[in-house]
Amino acid sequence: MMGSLLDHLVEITGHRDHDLLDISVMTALLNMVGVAEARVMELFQSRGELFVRPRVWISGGAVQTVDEEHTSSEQAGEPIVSFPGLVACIAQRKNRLEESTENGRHVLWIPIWQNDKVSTCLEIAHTQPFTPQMLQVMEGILSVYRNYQSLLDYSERDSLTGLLNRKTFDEKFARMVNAKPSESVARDDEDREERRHHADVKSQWLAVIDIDHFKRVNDQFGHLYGDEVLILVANVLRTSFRAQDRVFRFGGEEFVVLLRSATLADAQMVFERFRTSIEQHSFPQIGQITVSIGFSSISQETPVVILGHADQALYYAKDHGRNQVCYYDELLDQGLLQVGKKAESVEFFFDDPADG
Ligand SMILES: Nc1nc2c(ncn2[C@@H]2O[C@H](COP(=O)(O)OP(=O)(O)OP(=O)(O)O)[C@@H](O)[C@H]2O)c(=O)[nH]1
Repeated sequence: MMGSLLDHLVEITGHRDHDLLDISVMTALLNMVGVAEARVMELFQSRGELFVRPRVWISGGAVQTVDEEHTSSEQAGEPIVSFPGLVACIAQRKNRLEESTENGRHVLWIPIWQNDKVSTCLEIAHTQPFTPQMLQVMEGILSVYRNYQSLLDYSERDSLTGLLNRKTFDEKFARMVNAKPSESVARDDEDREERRHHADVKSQWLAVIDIDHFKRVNDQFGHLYGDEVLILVANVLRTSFRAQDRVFRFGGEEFVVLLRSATLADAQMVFERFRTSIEQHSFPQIGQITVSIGFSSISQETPVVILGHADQALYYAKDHGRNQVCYYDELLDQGLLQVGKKAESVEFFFDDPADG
């Protein structure tokens, strides 16, 4: 028992990735406590409402994990109100709450508190009431999990806005681009031509968002106000996109959004909606600010090329009046941009094969 516990602890603490950490915790619960069903759930806000979605779960004696590229609508999230036990547990600021369901199952809700916030919780179900010994072993496993969770969050997020940081973007984006091509992604230029004529084809999009004349905010009001604007813009970003999308602070006053599974029209609509939300937001003391957005489709090109496309579109938007959304392919079609002209302002941290 002790040897096995230590093996699991070594396994849990060996990971630098949320998914792998979740998987090893689920495996430890399965093997050490013998729970039949358990899920690691993520809490997130989307368009002002709180949702819950499973990240990793035990089913049929095996650990399963969500396939981010092919998320079903159920995996994409359910409103938190569908889980009254969890809502009660969080409202009462408890570390765990046990409820028995109508069909005789016993469900344990375990929010992972970080300071006074919860972004992850566990749902553990059993056919019998949980014994004190089970609870004790689970508590041991979960203390290690809690500590590692906060260490990981610290390394993945930007400390000012709480958004995912540049390092996390580089990792996630490279993984997304290198993933097996899904049917919605064009495979070569011919497909790409084809896709342009099918406006309803779902694809992935990358947008680079930059606050206009941000230097003036700092110069006129000071850095503290500048920081406040960054935090407020990050909050608007958080509530403007869907659960399966990802928002990053890229550095300075630049943000990046990965939009999953959307048609070109959807992508245009959501980026435009975000631009308008910022334009209409009243920033304390400062008043109005605007953002420029450049976006491109996530094709089979390398990450550095895709990012370069979005960046070229962003700089086109900046050069042509700011406060607007520009789409790389459209600028290309209209002859307003040329292929291969690299935007000079972006630093690439990826390996560019073209550079040898
Ligand atoms: N307050 C604050 N300012 C930052 C931070 N990071 C970068 N900046 C500032 O952001 C400003 C960026 O300015 P520029 O890149 O010249 O661009 P801009 O003034 O936004 O103008 P355009 O992008 O051309 O519309 C600089 O003044 C930086 O000092 C930060 O974390 N906090």
